[in-house]
Amino acid sequence: MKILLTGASGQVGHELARSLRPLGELVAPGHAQCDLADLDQLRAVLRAARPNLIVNAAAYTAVDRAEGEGALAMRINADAPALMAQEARALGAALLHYSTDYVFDGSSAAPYVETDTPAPLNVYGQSKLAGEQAIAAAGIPHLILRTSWLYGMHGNNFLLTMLRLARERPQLRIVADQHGAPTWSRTVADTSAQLLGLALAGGAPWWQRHGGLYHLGSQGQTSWAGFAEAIFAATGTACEVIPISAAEYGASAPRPANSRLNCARLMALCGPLPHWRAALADCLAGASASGAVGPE
Ligand SMILES: NC(=O)C1=CN([C@@H]2O[C@H](COP(=O)(O)OP(=O)(O)OC[C@H]3O[C@@H](n4cnc5c(N)ncnc54)[C@H](OP(=O)(O)O)[C@@H]3O)[C@@H](O)[C@H]2O)C=CC1
Ligand SMILES: Cc1cn([C@H]2C[C@H](O)[C@@H](COP(=O)(O)OP(=O)(O)O[C@H]3O[C@@H](C)C(=O)[C@@H](O)[C@H]3O)O2)c(=O)[nH]c1=O
Ligand SMILES: [Mg+2]
Repeated sequence: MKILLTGASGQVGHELARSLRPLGELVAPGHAQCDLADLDQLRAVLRAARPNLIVNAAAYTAVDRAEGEGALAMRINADAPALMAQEARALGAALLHYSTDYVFDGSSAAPYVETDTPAPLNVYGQSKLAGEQAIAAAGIPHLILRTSWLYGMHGNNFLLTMLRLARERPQLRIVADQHGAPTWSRTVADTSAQLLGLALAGGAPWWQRHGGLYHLGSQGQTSWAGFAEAIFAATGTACEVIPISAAEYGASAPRPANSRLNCARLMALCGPLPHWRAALADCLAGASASGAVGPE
């Protein structure tokens, strides 16, 4: 089993580089060796490596910047995954890909299920939806895992942003009218490895029966302001959270008010996913044991 992993320097990819290792031989070309914006280079890398499984954790994830870089976001988030699917078909390989809560417009009152109709509000969400659709149309064994509000001690994310800003300011104005489940990147990577373990044991019949689209996020829900408060409480950080509306914050990309994902389909296969507060505590406990965070 040869696995090709993209995006190994990102939040999820960093965790996958560890969690996928027991499953086979892992090759993880970086951005410079395998640029998803360069489709000729991507094709050449895939043809040279001849993996049995492609795990695509690379993406264009700068949500606000994407509003002004639509063509680049589409190439990386849609055209590159489409090419991966095409090459996977030629190689007889499977493809594991990630997508986002931002494919939805957030107007539903309930957590979203996989069969709900996507209607992205922003360019990033549009590009991610186009990537999903290209993979689903390719007729290859695949998994598309939609997750939300990722954080961890590695990479660019809301947890690290809050800890940094709290060192600079006594108060932070944080959006309180967008709701979702903060998800630890390690939860995504470990659950991905668990699913792939089942797939490798089950072979083609497993992919036919269980392949496709899954929602994968923490259980429970909060707002960004609630998440910030939990981060400060858990780390003993003295910073006041002032709840504001998304309209007051005025980000360039609109974001869904409801980002909640119903993960029942995945939990039926893999067992319960952690509550977001429990996962946050686990993440911070590991960081504090390593001296990365803690009260000053
Ligand atoms: N972050 C989040 O909150 C959420 C993310 N997702 C999805 O989860 C997946 C993983 O996201 P996450 O780990 O947060 O992403 P990160 O932004 O942390 O990392 C992105 C990775 O992609 C690489 N990358 C970016 N552009 C290119 C390129 N042109 N060619 C090759 N590699 C590239 C980066 O490498 P380098 O840094 O070297 O450029 C990095 O390794 C993505 O599909 C994302 O859409 C879904 C929901 C929430
Ligand atoms: C830094 C900051 C952000 N915010 C708000 C803006 C926004 O509504 C919300 C989150 O902002 P961020 O830019 O950290 O997060 P954002 O880039 O929107 O995060 C998204 O990333 C992509 C990749 C996804 O797929 C999504 O699931 C989601 O995690 O918090 C504040 O209210 N105050 C602040 O000081
Ligand atoms: Mg962001």
